[in-house]
Amino acid sequence: MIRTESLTKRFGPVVAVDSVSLHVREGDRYGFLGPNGSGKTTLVRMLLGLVYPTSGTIEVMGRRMPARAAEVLPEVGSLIEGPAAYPYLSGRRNLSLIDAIGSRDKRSARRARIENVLGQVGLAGVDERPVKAYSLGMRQRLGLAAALLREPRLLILDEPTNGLDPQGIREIRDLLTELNKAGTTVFLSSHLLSEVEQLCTRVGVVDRGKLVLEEELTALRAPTGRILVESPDADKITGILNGRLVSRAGEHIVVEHEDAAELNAWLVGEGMRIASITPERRSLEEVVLAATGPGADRLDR
Ligand SMILES: Nc1ncnc2c1ncn2[C@@H]1O[C@H](COP(=O)(O)OP(=O)(O)OP(=O)(O)O)[C@@H](O)[C@H]1O
Repeated sequence: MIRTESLTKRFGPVVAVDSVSLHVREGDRYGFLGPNGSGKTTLVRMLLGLVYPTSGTIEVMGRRMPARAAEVLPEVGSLIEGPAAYPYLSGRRNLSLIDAIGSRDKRSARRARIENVLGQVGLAGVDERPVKAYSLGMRQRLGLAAALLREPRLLILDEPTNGLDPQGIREIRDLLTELNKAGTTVFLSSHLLSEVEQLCTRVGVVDRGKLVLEEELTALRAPTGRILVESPDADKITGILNGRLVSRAGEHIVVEHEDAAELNAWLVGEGMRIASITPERRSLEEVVLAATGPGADRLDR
């Protein structure tokens, strides 16, 4: 869906995007993760033909950007920092102006489409107040509604949950998951580890303009070969583990073992009571820190 090769953007002496080769496949929910100032917005703008690369290439849906922008952009829904709107008009009116561009549909069909996207982003009941009176979160939702008007195959979103409260973040997450299940590929940038961890299937990590990691989330979070056991019989368990014990804190034990079910059966067979047992997995935070080094503590959880 998106492929860049050695994509680079310099602003004078600043290398904002540094030889990035990333690959977003059809059906992905791709999280482009990096701290503030790491080049995410610049890359998103390049994908949409709003900033010209210094060097390297971009393909969106198999076509070169920005050369084929006129064909590509009608199939892409996008939301970039500070979505633009006419401040003195209502959200509905703004959407209806955007929707009217190039549309030959009847007024009633257009009106239904606008109500539908307003509902999707949680603005169904919005009144006629002008956009200048909207909160940041409402503007963000309106921007997303505009991105959905053409039922795009690909959504490119720059920090889509910026300015939203936890409830709003969850609603947008649910909406993006739903759209993705219905076939839309989602590419979003974020500086929030937890957001990417909860929403995405694939992650690209950018640090100071460079892509330092690109992987499926399930692969990144594969079991580590250790099992976490919680038991009121922790004392007895540590006594019978024979060198397989990694660490212990109170009732919590870490055991070197590949198979939680097998370990559980054995411990129960030995008469141990097990409160919980689960394979250990690295968190995305640990993976990202390992890939980026100390600078990544600038990433927000
Ligand atoms: N038009 C510009 N002129 C000069 N420098 C720029 C320009 N746009 C971005 N930069 C610089 O490029 C670097 C990357 O910026 P960018 O906005 O792409 O990062 P970001 O990861 O999106 O950050 P944020 O999350 O804060 O938006 C920064 O050092 C920024 O100052």
